[in-house]
Amino acid sequence: MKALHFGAGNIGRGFIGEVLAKNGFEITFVDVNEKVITALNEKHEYLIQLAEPTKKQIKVTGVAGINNAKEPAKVAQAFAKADIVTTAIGPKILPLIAPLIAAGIKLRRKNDNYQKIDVIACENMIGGSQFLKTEVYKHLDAATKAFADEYIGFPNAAVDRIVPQQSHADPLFVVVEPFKEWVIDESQLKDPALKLKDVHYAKQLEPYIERKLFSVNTGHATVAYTGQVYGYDTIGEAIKDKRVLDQVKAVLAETRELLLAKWGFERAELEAYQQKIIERFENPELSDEITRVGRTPIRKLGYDERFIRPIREAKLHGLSYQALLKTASDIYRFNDPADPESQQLKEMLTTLPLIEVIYQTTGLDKQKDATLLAELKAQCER
Ligand SMILES: NC(=O)c1ccc[n+]([C@@H]2O[C@H](COP(=O)([O-])OP(=O)(O)OC[C@H]3O[C@@H](n4cnc5c(N)ncnc54)[C@H](O)[C@@H]3O)[C@@H](O)[C@H]2O)c1
Ligand SMILES: O=P(O)(O)OC[C@@H](O)[C@@H](O)[C@H](O)[C@H](O)CO
Repeated sequence: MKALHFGAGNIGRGFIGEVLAKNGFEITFVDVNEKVITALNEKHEYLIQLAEPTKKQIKVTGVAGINNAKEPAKVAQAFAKADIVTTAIGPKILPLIAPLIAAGIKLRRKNDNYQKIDVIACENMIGGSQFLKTEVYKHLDAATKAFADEYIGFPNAAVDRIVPQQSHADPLFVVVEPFKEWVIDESQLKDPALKLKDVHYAKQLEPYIERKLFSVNTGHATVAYTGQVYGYDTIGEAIKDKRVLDQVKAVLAETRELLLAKWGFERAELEAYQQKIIERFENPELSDEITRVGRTPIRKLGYDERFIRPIREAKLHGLSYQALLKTASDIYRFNDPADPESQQLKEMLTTLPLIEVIYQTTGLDKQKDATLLAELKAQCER
C-alpha cells in the first residue's frame, strides 16, 4: 500500500508519517526542503521521540522523498499509484500544490485507474480538504472533473499534536508531544473500506474541528500573543506567568460557552478537554517557540479563523467575547522579523488607518459587522 504525503515538516513527519507507517503504508513525502528529501532517500527511515520523561522513540520505516520544485512529474507519477494522499503543508501552500494533484488525477484517468482514493488535508483550518478540492478543480477540464467526482474524495480532517520547530543534527529526527488525535469526516470518504488504525472517523466533522481549533489553537495563540506582550520567547515560559494563564482561561471559557451552545458537548467533558490542553501547553519536556505558534498573524486574524469566527458567533449567540477580543487586539502587536506576514502587518499599521487594517485583515463586513469592527478598534487602541 502506498501513501503520498505533501509536507515533510513537523507534523508531516511527527504525526502523519507515524500513523501511515503503523498502518503498513510505504510513504513518499513531497517537499521543497532538499536536505530533508535527500535524507529520506538516503536513510528510508527516521525517529520520532516523545516529549515525556521516558523519551520513548518510535521508528518510522519505508519512507522516501520527492522534491516537487525539482521533479514535479515524479509527484504526478506517485499520485497515480497512491492508495491514500495526505497533506500537512500549511493552508497558504495548498493552492501551490493543487496543480501537482491535478496532474496526478489526469494521469490516473489516462492510466484507466478506477481505484477510488481520498486526499486528506491535515491543516489547521475548517474545510481544508474541500478547499484543496476547489483549488485542484481550477486545473481540471470538465471530463477530468467528472472523473474526479467519481473516484477522488476530499474528506475534511482535524489533526492535533503539538510538534515544535526542530533543530537537530539529524534533519529527520522529530520530538513530539505524546498526545495525538486525527479525525476524518467519514461521510466524505470515497474509499470507506480504507480505515486507518489510530484515526477516528466521524459522521460529522464540524464539532471536532471547531472544538480543536477554538480550544487548542485559540488557546495556544493566546499564550503566544499574550506571552510576547509580556516579553517571553517560549510557550512554556509564558504560561507560567499568571497573567498569561488567566487570559488563556478567560479565552477558553468564552469558546467553551460557544461550543456548548453550538454542539451540545457535555460541559464536564469539555472542561476536562480544555484543562488537558492547558497541561499540554505546560509540558516541561517540550520547548515551543512563541514565534512558531504566533506565525502568520494575518492568516490567524482571518474571518473563519481561531479568533474572529468565535467572536462573530459568540456575538450572534449573545455570549461574552471580551477576552477573545483582547487577544485578537494583541495579534496586531505581534512581531517576528523572520515572519513576512508579521512584517506586512507592521507595514500596514504604519501606512493605513487602524480601522482599515482591521477591516482588511479580518474580512469583517464594513456594514454588517460595523459594531465588531469598532469594538476591535477600541480594544486595539486600549
Ligand atoms: N506543528 C504542529 O504542531 C501542527 C499540529 C497540527 C496541525 N498542524 C498543521 O500542519 C500544517 C504544517 O505545519 P507544520 O508545523 O508541520 O509546518 P512545517 O513548516 O514544519 O512543515 C511544512 C512543510 O511544508 C514544506 N513546504 C512549504 N512550501 C512548500 C511547497 N510549495 N511545496 C512543497 N513543500 C512545501 C516545508 O518545506 C515544510 O517542510 C499546517 O497547516 C499546521 O497548521 C501543525
Ligand atoms: O499551525 P498553526 O500556525 O495554525 O498554529 C500554531 C500552533 O497552534 C499549532 O501548530 C499547534 O501546535 C497544533 O495545531 C497542535 O495540534
